[in-house]
Amino acid sequence: MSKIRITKQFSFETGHALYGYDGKCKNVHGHSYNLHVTVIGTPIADTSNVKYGMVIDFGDLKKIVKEEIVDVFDHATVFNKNTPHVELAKELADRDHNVLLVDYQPTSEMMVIDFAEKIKNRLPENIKLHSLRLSETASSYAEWYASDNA
Ligand SMILES: Nc1nc2c(c(=O)[nH]1)N=C([C@H](O)[C@H](O)COP(=O)(O)OP(=O)(O)OP(=O)(O)O)CN2
Ligand SMILES: [Zn+2]
Repeated sequence: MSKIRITKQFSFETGHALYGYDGKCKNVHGHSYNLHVTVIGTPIADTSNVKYGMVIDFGDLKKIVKEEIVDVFDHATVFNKNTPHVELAKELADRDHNVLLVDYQPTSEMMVIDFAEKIKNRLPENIKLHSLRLSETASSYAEWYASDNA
C-alpha cells in the first residue's frame, strides 16, 4: 500500500517578545500564527476498521495538536525564561495574564522545533510526523522536516 501524507491546518493568536533582538520584535507584540501539520503513513486496509482508508482520522490529529499546542499557545504571551523577561512574565502572571515561559528564544524556528517534539510524542507508532510549517506573518514561515533531522 502507498505511503500517504495528510495535512491539517491550525491557527492561534500568540504574543511574544525576542529578548536582545536588534529590531522591533524585541517589543511585546503578537501574531496570528498558522500551523500546517503533515503526517505520513499507510491508509488502514482492514475493511472492518471504522477508520478504513485513513492514515489517521483528521479528528484524532486535531485532538493531539489542539491539546499540545493550540490550547496552550492561543492567547498566551511567550517569553524566554532564561532572560530578564522572566520578571515581566511574573508581573503579568500575577495580574492573571496567560503567560507561557519556554526554554528558548520564541522565534518561529525555535517554536517549530518545540512543536515537532510535542506532536511526535503523541502520534501512534505507525504514524510519523513528516513536516511542520509555522507562519508568523503572511510573508514569513519556518519549516521542520523529519528528513532534515534524521
Ligand atoms: N528568522 C526569523 N526572523 C525573525 C523572526 C523569527 O521568528 N525568525 N521574528 C521576527 C518578529 O517576531 C516578527 O515576526 C517580525 O517579522 P517580519 O517578517 O520581519 O515582520 P514584518 O511585519 O516586518 O513583515 P513584512 O511582511 O515584511 O512587513 C523578526 N525576525
Ligand atoms: Zn514576532
